[in-house]
Amino acid sequence: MTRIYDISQTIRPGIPVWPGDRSFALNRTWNIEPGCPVNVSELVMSTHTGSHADSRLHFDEQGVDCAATPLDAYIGPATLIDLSAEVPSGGLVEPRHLEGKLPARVERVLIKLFDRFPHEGWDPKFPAMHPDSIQLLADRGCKLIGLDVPSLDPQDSKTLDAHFKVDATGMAILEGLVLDNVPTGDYELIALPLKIEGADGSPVRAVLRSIP
Ligand SMILES: N[C@@H](CC(=O)c1ccccc1NC=O)C(=O)O
Ligand SMILES: [Zn+2]
Ligand SMILES: [Zn+2]
Repeated sequence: MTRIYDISQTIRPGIPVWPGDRSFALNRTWNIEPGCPVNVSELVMSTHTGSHADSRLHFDEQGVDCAATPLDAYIGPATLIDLSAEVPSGGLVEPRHLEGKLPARVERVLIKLFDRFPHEGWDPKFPAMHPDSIQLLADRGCKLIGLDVPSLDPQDSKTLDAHFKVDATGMAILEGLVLDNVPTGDYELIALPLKIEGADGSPVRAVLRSIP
């Protein structure tokens, strides 16, 4: 039997967001009451809330938005590896961390970096990716990288070296995935960004389906 692992954060009031970014709110526009048969709400949120995809527009003014982002990278075989014991807080994933854990060819890689996902707070020292590791993934045929941490680059990065390396190699990006409670190994990933014109990122409902 196939099993579905939900690897999405629950989007909710108080969900941790990038320091200074808009906090999440769900506001009722209409309530069920005499004369009104429905509840309807508006969403207020950053495009980088929770488990999300970055479009190229996030770090390249000429890059495509979410509506124009090709979807093939976001559906298909994915390998989950766990580097949470290898890469320290504030550290970078280096090629030596990946070499022993990766198959020779890999289409999509999900990397667990948090020991336990910080659902209730923001960890400013989250580990991130060395750009050479992005190149190594690209050399092995990788078209999507997914992380549990909120960004490929460290929080204080002004140069976004890993993001730009991803751009140069044509990879897709998922961030803020919840990779606790999923065994390492091979799955089918499904995590589609919403078709929002002008959006530099989009929340996704990310799932891993076990391979029968
Ligand atoms: N690079 C991060 C997000 C990011 O950098 C960010 C997100 C929201 C508000 C400000 C941000 N960066 C500011 O320098 C990401 O890829 O999601
Ligand atoms: Zn992002
Ligand atoms: Zn990013």
